[in-house]
Amino acid sequence: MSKRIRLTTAQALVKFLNQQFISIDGIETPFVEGIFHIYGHGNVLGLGEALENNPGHLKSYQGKNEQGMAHAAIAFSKQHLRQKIFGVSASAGPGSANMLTAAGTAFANNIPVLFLPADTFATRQPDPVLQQLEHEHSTDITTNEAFKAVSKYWDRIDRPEQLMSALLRAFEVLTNPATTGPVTICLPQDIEAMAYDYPTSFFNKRVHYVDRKLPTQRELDGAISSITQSKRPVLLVGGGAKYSQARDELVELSEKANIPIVETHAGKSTVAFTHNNNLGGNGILGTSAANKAVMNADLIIGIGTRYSDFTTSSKTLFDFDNTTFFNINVNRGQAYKFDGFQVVADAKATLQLINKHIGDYQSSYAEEMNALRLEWEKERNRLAGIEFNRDNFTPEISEHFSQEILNAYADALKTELTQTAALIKINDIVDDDAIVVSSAGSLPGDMQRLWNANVTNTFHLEYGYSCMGYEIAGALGAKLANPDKESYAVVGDGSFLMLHSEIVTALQYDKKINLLLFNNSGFGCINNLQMDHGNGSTGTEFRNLHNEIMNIDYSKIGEGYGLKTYSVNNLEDLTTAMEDAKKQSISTLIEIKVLPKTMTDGYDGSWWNVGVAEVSERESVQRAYAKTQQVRDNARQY
Ligand SMILES: Cc1ncc(C[n+]2csc(CCOP(=O)(O)OP(=O)(O)O)c2C)c(N)n1
Ligand SMILES: O=C1C[C@@H](O)[C@H](O)[C@@H](O)C1=O
Ligand SMILES: [Mg+2]
Repeated sequence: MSKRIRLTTAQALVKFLNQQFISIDGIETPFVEGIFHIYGHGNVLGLGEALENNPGHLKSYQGKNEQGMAHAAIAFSKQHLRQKIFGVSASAGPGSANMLTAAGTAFANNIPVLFLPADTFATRQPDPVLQQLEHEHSTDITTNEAFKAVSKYWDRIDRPEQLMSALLRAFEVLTNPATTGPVTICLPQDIEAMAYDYPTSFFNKRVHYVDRKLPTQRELDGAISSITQSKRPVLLVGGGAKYSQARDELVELSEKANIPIVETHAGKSTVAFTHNNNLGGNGILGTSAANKAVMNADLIIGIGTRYSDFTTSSKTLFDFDNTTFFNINVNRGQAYKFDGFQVVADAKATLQLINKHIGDYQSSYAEEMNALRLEWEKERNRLAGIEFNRDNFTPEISEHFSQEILNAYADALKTELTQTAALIKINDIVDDDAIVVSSAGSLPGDMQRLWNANVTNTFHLEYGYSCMGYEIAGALGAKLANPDKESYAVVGDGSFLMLHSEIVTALQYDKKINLLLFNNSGFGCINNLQMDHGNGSTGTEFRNLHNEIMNIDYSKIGEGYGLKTYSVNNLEDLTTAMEDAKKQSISTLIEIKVLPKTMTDGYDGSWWNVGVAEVSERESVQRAYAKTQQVRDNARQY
């Protein structure tokens, strides 16, 4: 009989987590950094006991909101390029349900996180327990069934010995770049605390090897011939390229064959913007330069991209009749997109081989890339210099608010600052190696267009789920991953209101984060979307019952938490605050009061397919519907 050790299920889980390692390019590191937790009766006596008494190398952090702490875990893993994770533990019922949104966020972004929701009694003896749902048709369903929809692997441990097969599957999924994402292991509170004689071999050190999958000869030949037959190829860099750390190979190919680079939200900052061939973010929120290149391409080399609607402008950005696709992706399903030539392999390894075999192929771009970049630079400078005036101001998002309404905002918020000018100024001031985190609202659009990321892996956008409330927790996760760098949350007032409680966690554990809070008193981007499609402005501005624009003092809120705070309404004060914030050792909040409608607008190619009302009493909505329908008719259908 093999040697055994008697442990509770939770103790066995903690012991196992300590023994998981990942090996990439010959470098072996522990895979699990620690556990974020909010204890309740469902986990404090099981997992809580195990972590208190024998945590091993696992670090424990007390979260403040389950969604927030799980967002921090996502950001930590994303910033670590998926090579290190956190587990997140919540109590049964509402605590676990609070993590569902974050599991969706991890899923949409393919980020590994180990979700450990507590569950109701497996023995069902004290049925129904507090926070248990009593279904009429089944006693087998708990809140945690909902995680099935947002997990790459889901399991429930109804007996202690099930833990073994569950964890082996879980860690295969978590460490496999083709399938990685959130994994959920539900832990009924009685089973967490129940003991079992586990074979000691289960706790041996396990190394998960992430070998770089090479393309086959057929794939490589096809890739080379796709490129050499094209005249105007474009390298479309997605998150997969960043996670594969393919920067050097992308630069080499781009330089030697003279191929422009464009980036998705997840791919941005794989190659720094300082590189002359980098034309920036593309798609709905793209730069004029990137979109022009893509629209005129005859080959898109999609590297680690899911081709989301924001990347493809809802399948309208490419000249589908004249453009072919060749996709490098570790995930076969992703490589199939747009009937592309499929290379199911690691991005870095594939690009290395392409570079070796491409010969002296040259695209036909000549000076064009430089011209596109210069044109964009000029446009960006224009956006940096936009100044409000009270007489005849035309904001970037024009024809929505009258001068009178804009003046009312200027009065209520006591500001004349425009969002584009503020964001570009911030870009000028932050350290090149600082990490900027954003996810929802109008800011991801401005970031995708305007933010020049000068150092690899400093641009951290969660734009798979675009989950409001990710930003601040995300800045904490990024700080935990890169403790020596400044970490900034670029967050709208709406997102701030939705979720900011991990501020307290950052203060508690002395992890400095900086919040750049853009206060435009409303759900600005949704207001734009609504008004762009012929509607009024109902429900998206922050106005009270008397229709007065609300002016919330966010810097006071930050002060209450113990942050060093600033409130600014002009570029000079913004500069002073940013410089001062850098000198602080505690976390900071800069409230930046900006006027609505002063974010960037779209450039050619940035159309978004959204559900416009087919019938309406409003003529403006009817017109918007007709216009939408026209573009829809020309969009690629699959
Ligand atoms: C959790 C969540 N709820 C709702 C949405 C839909 N949504 C996207 S942006 C937005 C408003 C964002 O407002 P704010 O953060 O102030 O940014 P702004 O657009 O004003 O810059 C809403 C409601 C979302 N993305 N995430
Ligand atoms: O509905 C949305 C509109 C986008 O502009 C925004 O960035 C995103 O957060 C969203 O959910
Ligand atoms: Mg807002």
